[in-house]
Amino acid sequence: MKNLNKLRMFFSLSWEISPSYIIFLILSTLISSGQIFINVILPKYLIDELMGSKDFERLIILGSLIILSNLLFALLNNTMKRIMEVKNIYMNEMMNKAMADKIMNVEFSYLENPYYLDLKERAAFAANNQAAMERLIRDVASMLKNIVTILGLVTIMFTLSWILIILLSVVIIVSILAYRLFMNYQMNFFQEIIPVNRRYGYYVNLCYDDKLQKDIRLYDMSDMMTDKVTHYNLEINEWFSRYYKKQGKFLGLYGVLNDLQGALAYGYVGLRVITDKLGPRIGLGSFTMYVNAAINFTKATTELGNNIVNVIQLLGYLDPFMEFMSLPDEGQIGGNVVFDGDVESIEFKNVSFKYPKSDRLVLDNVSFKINKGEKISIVGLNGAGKTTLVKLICRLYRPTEGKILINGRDIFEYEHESYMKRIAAVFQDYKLFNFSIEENITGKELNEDSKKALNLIEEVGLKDRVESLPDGIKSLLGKAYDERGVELSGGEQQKIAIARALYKNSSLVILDEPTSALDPIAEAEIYENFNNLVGDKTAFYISHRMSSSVFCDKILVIDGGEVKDFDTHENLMKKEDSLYYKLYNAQAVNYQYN
Ligand SMILES: Nc1ncnc2c1ncn2[C@@H]1O[C@H](COP(=O)(O)OP(=O)(O)OP(=O)(O)O)[C@@H](O)[C@H]1O
Repeated sequence: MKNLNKLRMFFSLSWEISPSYIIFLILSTLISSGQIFINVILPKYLIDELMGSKDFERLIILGSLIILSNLLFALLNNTMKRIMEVKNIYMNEMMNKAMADKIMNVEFSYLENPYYLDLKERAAFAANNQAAMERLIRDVASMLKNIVTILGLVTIMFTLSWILIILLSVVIIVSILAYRLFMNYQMNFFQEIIPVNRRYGYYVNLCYDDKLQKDIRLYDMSDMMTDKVTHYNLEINEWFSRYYKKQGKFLGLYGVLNDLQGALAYGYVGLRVITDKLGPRIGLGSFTMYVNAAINFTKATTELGNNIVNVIQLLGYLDPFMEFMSLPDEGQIGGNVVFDGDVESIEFKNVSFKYPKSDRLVLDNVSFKINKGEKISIVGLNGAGKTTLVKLICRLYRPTEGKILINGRDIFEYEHESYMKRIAAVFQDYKLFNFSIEENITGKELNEDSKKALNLIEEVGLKDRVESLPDGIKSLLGKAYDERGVELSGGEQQKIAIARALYKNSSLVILDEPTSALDPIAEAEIYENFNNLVGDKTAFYISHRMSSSVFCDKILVIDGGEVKDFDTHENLMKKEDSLYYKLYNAQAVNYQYN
């Protein structure tokens, strides 16, 4: 039942993606069964006619019927095969797209949880490396075809005797059991080899990655890399050599059992032609029909058994995929309250937080409140919990305890899309894409507001640089897929990331180390301009450059996950034993001449 449920879920996903695919699948199944029947039944009449009255006209009609029906079925089968080949590729791509959509929409916390990260890897592995989806669909189609074929052939064979059906069934069952044993071995093999493959893939990708080549050269790591690749390559080869030995033995046994089925069919039906000891004697026409029926029955039954084993095995492969696809989307979490208007206030009420699968409190009973338009600097030592705090505001995680209120309401009561529209953030590990500068800033291919993007480019101090590019704001970032793409410096990229955050029509801006790559002049300009840039938006600003705090209304000092202070720069500088005072002076001292 569990497998049936999985199968149902898989096919409803397939139906959602392409109903015509399922319809064509059933049609192609019926057509290939049809051809088998024609070739089992019609030759009997032709041979009976040849052995009996030899009526020329009837012989011509029967012969033509066999040829024409085969031509027609061959045409239909080939057409269907071509259609299904194209559709299979489409389905595979769409399943991959479904997975990509899921990754982009799933509740974010899953993507930093080791269990779900592994699940994602296994799901992608099953989908891509084993072609499991395509094989599952093909096997289910083949299952349908074989069921229809077997039902028809059993009806024909029953008119001769049930003994042959029993004899064949016994050998078939042995074949299926052997097949199942081998498939189990194969499934375990491919599961066990995943970690080895993953490590091998990791090192191969390191060798390919152009971004790592500087470090590899500078630290003379190429020998170590190739040694690792060779090591895992040899390990994989050993695994596969064991696998192919087992496969050879299995294929040998399988071949013998297949021949035995043929021998039984010819032997039993042949005996019925030459003797009446097992039942009434039959003619040559019937001999052809029954042998054909028995051989096709054997083929269809063995195939059906194999299909069932394959489907069960493939459902096992696809388990991670199904599990991943059924995780809740971000859009599904949160309430229905549409976030209208601006952020008027943000309040942390006794918020504590542990990362998934961790027992350590990263934030401990954090409480503070800020109002609309305030610029807040968050400072603290490495690992204090600053980024975690702003991730919670972005709803990337739920607090373990306590609540975050915006405009007096728990942030999880807001409907997801309208909430996310109100927030813009530049994280330390922000990413730009190989799109145009404009697309990176606006996040859209069409209907972007170019004027606004250009204004922001000017405000973050990138106007001259962008104007000097051959395609201006339309220039592609990076050369990944276009030679005309431009490579920007780290600081220039950071400015684009800031422009992207400011382009968004949000009323809360979060900047986590946004100036770490900027030169001192650019940094000073951003600070001076900061209030201009951010305007009347509420802003959180995380930086280890203490001078940035001076421009903020208040400073939130975090130490070991706790709020140590929450006050203005002036007031905090009066507390000489405070962490803030120490941090500020530790840096200020380096800027004093003599
Ligand atoms: N995804 C995660 N899973 C588990 N622990 C995490 C995760 N992200 C961060 N941590 C841990 O939480 C703690 C706080 O990290 P956080 O990034 O919030 O610190 P931070 O104050 O921003 O540090 P920094 O100044 O170095 O950027 C750290 O000890 C870190 O190891």
